[in-house]
Amino acid sequence: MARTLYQKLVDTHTVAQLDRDNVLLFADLHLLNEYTSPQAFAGLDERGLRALIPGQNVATVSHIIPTTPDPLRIIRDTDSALQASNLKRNCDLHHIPLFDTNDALQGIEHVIAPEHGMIRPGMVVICGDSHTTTYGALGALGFGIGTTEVEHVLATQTLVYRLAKNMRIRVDGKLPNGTTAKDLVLMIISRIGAQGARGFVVEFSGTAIDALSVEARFTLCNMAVEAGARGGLIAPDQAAVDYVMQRCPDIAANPAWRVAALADWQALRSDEDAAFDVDHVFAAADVAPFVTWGTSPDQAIPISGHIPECDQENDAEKESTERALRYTGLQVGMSLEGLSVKHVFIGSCTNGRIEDLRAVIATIGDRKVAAGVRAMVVPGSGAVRMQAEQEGIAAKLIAAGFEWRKPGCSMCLAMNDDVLASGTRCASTTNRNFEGRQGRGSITHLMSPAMAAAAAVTGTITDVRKLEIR
Ligand SMILES: CC(C)[C@H](C(=O)O)[C@@H](O)C(=O)O
Ligand code: SF4
Repeated sequence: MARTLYQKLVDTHTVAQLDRDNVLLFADLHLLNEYTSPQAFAGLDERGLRALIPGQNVATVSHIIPTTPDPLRIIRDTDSALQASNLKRNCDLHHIPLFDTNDALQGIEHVIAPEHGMIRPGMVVICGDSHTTTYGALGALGFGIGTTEVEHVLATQTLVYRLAKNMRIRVDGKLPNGTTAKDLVLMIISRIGAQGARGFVVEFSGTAIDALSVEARFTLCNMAVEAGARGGLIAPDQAAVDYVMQRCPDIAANPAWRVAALADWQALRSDEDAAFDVDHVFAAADVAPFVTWGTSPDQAIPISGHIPECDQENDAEKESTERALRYTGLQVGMSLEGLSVKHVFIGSCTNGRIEDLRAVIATIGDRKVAAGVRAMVVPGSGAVRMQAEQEGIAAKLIAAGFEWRKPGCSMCLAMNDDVLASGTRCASTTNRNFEGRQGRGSITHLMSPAMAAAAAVTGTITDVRKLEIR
């Protein structure tokens, strides 16, 4: 029977079919962070269990780590410090490799795992974090789980997994100048809704997807979860294979392994006549720089657009729109262009990679951060940070007035000291604009790195296409 890429990934990892809707799924890799693992380890301790296959687990400190220049990266908040020291203790006890606070390569899990060659096409990757969907960019099935499930995966390297339905999102054509994968995904989410892919694993395909760099594909699959998807996949092509081979020298250098890997990876695509439960088609030409106006990632409009009237007949939608607008201090009919921002945040597992930082530099040219604006760049990992320093990106950012920080989640969700003051409006390259996400009362506008860079140098939300190149 013809199968989708998703079905193939599930089939190769099914240990047992539990019932019609559930399988026991094997995890090739389980990623852990300090935030969703403590109770899971405590649960194992209570039962006298140890991680079953420690080498197929990797941990990092990401959410609570300070990003200030302090080389020791000392965590002052006692609860957070305890989370980090617990993770260290637990990883030592269970022999799980850890990117600890003082590790030069530490970073956000979804940035470090691919860059170290840990993610390869055909894998199942699980993590107690919703943005694990990122790995679909390499043809790996990644998804987030809760802390009780983390315990189960540690103990058995498997998970009771409810099967998802198949959705295909096809995007053909060429993304217009000044637009990126971030704009594309914001457009898709604004069209299908924050719950539009709920219960589905989405496969992205089409000529516009083929043309995306691997890092741009990470951005796209990372945000699939913001449409409610349980996974986002892209069939691995030559670009994905090259990306992985460059990071897996042991496979690349061993002829037998390389041939076997390439044969496996080539089969990782949906069969011609595979059936999808839902199909969506979008034109790349319709993408413009997108910016969110509300408190849900689907409340996004093109920069040239206006905040839309909601469906007046739908009480729930009316109430949530009114609430969102009250929170963001905006009104129906308003344009976002020219709206002043006091803060700019560039980073996160969505847009904290080297290509994102290159886009920032290309946008700002010789401009400086506008007076009265605080702009912060937080690379997604130590490796990204080092590369940006080698390429001269860091020096340019600092000269332009940006704060150049150490890696971590930082102001994506403000679990460390990088917290916005109430009422502060922020242009942000992150993935969630929920109420209070970047600090109580803070207002988040999601956008691409180039758009955030344009906001930093102008002090207002600006159409990057109108910014003269210099
Ligand atoms: C803290 C963690 C559980 C959470 C997630 O699952 O996504 C966080 O990373 C986020 O982005 O909101
Ligand atoms: S960067 Fe943001 S979205 Fe990504 S894992 Fe950290 S908190 Fe979650």
